[in-house]
Amino acid sequence: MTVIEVTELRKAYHGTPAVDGVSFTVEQGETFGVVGHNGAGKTTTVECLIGLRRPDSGTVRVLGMEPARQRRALAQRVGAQLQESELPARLKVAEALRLYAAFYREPDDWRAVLQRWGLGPIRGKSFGDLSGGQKQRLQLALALVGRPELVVLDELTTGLDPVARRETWALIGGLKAAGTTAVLVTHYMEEAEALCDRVAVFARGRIAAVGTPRELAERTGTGSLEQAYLALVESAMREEAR
Ligand SMILES: Nc1ncnc2c1ncn2[C@@H]1O[C@H](COP(=O)(O)OP(=O)(O)OP(=O)(O)O)[C@@H](O)[C@H]1O
Repeated sequence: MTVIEVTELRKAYHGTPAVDGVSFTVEQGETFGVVGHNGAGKTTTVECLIGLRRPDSGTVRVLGMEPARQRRALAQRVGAQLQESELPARLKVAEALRLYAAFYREPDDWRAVLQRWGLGPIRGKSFGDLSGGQKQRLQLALALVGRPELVVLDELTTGLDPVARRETWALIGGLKAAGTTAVLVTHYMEEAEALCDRVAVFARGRIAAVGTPRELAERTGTGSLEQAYLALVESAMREEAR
């Protein structure tokens, strides 16, 4: 089953294209990576997937719905962790999880989520007093407490220490084993290689290439996703300079 279908998506800010004709599909159970240089259009694209932004043109279908029109219905089935999302400073970790769980029709047991994500020891801490990594971890737990069919994770492990990053990878691996579809925006090629079935390389508002990490390495005649990424982005930049 196709969970995400994006066709010729375009979105401009004040007349400048941020996403300029992007098409891709994501199948159920896939972990789909979105990588690309700063300003390549990744966040704008994922914001269109969850209905936070309305496309200028093109179509976006997520779980058979049109996100810009059916944002509320979609929110019951999609969990999202976005860059720099904030919570009220005084809200405590356990309260946040309980509150989010109440929003969903069939949530996970929020106490179990608290333990699974290693938040037990800081359950009584206020959001405003958490470290960057702790905030990140809480945001992830909040994205998952509704037992979503699809999770959209923008810069999942940015700011996490190496141990926390590996732990997060293991938890994402667990999601995959449970059949949850995931879209993962990341700047870490090692992370995309470890977690993603397929990766889309964004450059200048378009997709320069999409495929498994191995396919991308083969297609570019390089030995790794990181080298493939550099080759693809450099070539897109060279075209722009022409
Ligand atoms: N709200 C906005 N208003 C105006 N321009 C915006 C807005 N949001 C994004 N842009 C511009 O659109 C382009 C794409 O931004 P976007 O955030 O989608 O890129 P990104 O690939 O997620 O980048 P990064 O890796 O830096 O997070 C950039 O040039 C950015 O400056």
